[in-house]
Amino acid sequence: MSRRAPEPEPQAGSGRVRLVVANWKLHHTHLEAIAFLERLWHLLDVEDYRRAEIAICPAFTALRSAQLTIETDGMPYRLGAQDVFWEPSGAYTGEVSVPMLAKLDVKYVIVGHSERRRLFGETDDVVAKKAAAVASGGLVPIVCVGEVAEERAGGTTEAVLERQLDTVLTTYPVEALGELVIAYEPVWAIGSGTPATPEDAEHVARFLRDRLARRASEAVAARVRILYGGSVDVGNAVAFLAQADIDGLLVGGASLDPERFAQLLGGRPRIASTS
Ligand SMILES: O=C[C@H](O)COP(=O)(O)O
Repeated sequence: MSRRAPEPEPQAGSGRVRLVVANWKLHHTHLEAIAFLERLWHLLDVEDYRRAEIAICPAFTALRSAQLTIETDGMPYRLGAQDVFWEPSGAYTGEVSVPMLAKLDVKYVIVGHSERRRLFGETDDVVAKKAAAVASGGLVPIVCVGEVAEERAGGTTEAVLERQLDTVLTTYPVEALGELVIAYEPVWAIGSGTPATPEDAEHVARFLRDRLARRASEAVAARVRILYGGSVDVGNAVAFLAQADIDGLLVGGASLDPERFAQLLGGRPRIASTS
């Protein structure tokens, strides 16, 4: 089915375009990815695409199939990867590089997801290297930051976020700063069914934007998109998107099923009702 979808519109107040990202993690084969995309394309209205840019981040093995499906049907979905290595090529068995992703029309790359940090030992420095490599290669990193439950209980959330963000900013190409996407994902909220409150998430998003203003510039802070992630679902998406400094969502579990994800994107009450 071929039809034309409109470009997503900037939000009235901020001028930033909302971004909703599906992070499939270790789910969906390439065949399942094709079926998902065809179903989502069937479920969403043309008007749904005005409200937000939609990015799908499948496993590496599904990127090529997703690219062809999106291209063949003229779907308005952006393609994202869940990780990347910072070197463009070389003797790095098992790794995937930014130029390889670029050839697949990948626009976004998630870096520093808490699962990469916790399960695969990624440090702030590693995350910073990946983010810089993505931006230098002309792609857009979605840099994940967030505190674990103990840090939250100990009152060190802001210090943790500051450290994670500042490390990235230290080596990030200045000319690409405005395109940067930051995802605030409190680690205790991921997959737990207990999201942050929209007010708490907004407080953190504001904190991150203020930090960007101090470390980069007001202009950069006004352009950078800040997403919330952690147990986002149909029932709470609108409340997060209604916050002034939250420009989108990073969705895990609720992005795996096309019906559920479509409802989150366009379901009632619709995202449009927040602006
Ligand atoms: O990248 C997505 C986040 O880790 C959130 O996952 P979740 O929506 O399953 O809580």
